[in-house]
Amino acid sequence: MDNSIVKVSHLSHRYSRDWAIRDINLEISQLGVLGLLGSNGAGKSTTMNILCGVLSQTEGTVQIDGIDIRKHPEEAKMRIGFLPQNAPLHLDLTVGEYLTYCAYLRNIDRRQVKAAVASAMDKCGVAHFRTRLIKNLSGGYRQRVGIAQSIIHRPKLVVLDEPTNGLDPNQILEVRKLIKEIAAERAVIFSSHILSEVQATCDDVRMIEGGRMVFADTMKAFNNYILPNSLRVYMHNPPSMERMAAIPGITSVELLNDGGFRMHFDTTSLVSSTIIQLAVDDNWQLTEIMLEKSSLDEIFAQLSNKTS
Ligand SMILES: Nc1ncnc2c1ncn2[C@@H]1O[C@H](COP(=O)(O)OP(=O)(O)OP(=O)(O)O)[C@@H](O)[C@H]1O
Repeated sequence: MDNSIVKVSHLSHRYSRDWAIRDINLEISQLGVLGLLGSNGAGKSTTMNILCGVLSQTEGTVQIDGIDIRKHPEEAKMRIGFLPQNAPLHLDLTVGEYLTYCAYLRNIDRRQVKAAVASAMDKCGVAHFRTRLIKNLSGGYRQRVGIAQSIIHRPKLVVLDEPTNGLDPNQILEVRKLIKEIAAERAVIFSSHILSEVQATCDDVRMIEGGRMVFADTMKAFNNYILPNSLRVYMHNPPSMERMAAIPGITSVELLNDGGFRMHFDTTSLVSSTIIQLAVDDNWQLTEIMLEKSSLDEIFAQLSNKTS
């Protein structure tokens, strides 16, 4: 039996002539946080809007808990909570009033509204602000209220669009913690264009670039994939480029504008200790050696090339 919480198959969408997303496949059948990573314009919002039933796809299918969102939108949407990038808050309502309003919008039985509001407020740590106007809350607490509205109807899937954007470092840590707590009971999809945000929060990662899925695996596999594979090396008495290129594990060497060298290595070898040892033995007068981290743009480029 298919027990997927979300199943997206061959999803493609075009707004006009060009495809915004093409052949996106995604399946979630367990709790936890899945990160949707991609640069601006990659296709994250298009994918999430289709997933939440806000946009109707050109091709492909989306099933939420086995229900086709196009054929049975109301039933499918009952199982989804959504926090868009700009949280749909009513600033002149109190936290309690706003969440009560959301509970009614979500068609929660009148007799259960009070309990549903209390439970969402407790879960998101905003119960003590029940009577405070939303406009008088800090950014972090507003975001908590936004998350509370997304879980008020106890959905199986929660979709959060860049939920930590614009928060200060402490608020980011608190919201990340809350997201992980929420994900203990339901599947969460979390989109971001910030790699470290996804690394800190997600169990699995899907990367979209140019409308195509370029990576789909666990966060651990992703972190292994993006291990550095180049070193920057500075020496007062460098050997020839040929000598450097002949170091076991080094695949190529470039001369940098600042007089240093970039040495590419195959990721399996422990080449830095070899370089240090050779520098001592042959008096290269090593002054600096550092691993270069790939930027997100470079990772996107690497992954895109790999899949094209
Ligand atoms: N309403 C629209 N009409 C036409 N083109 C659109 C529309 N919305 C998005 N696009 C295009 O579709 C592509 C994917 O955009 P989308 O908003 O899904 O990307 P994104 O990854 O969410 O980016 P961002 O982080 O900037 O929101 C882009 O080329 C964008 O210009």
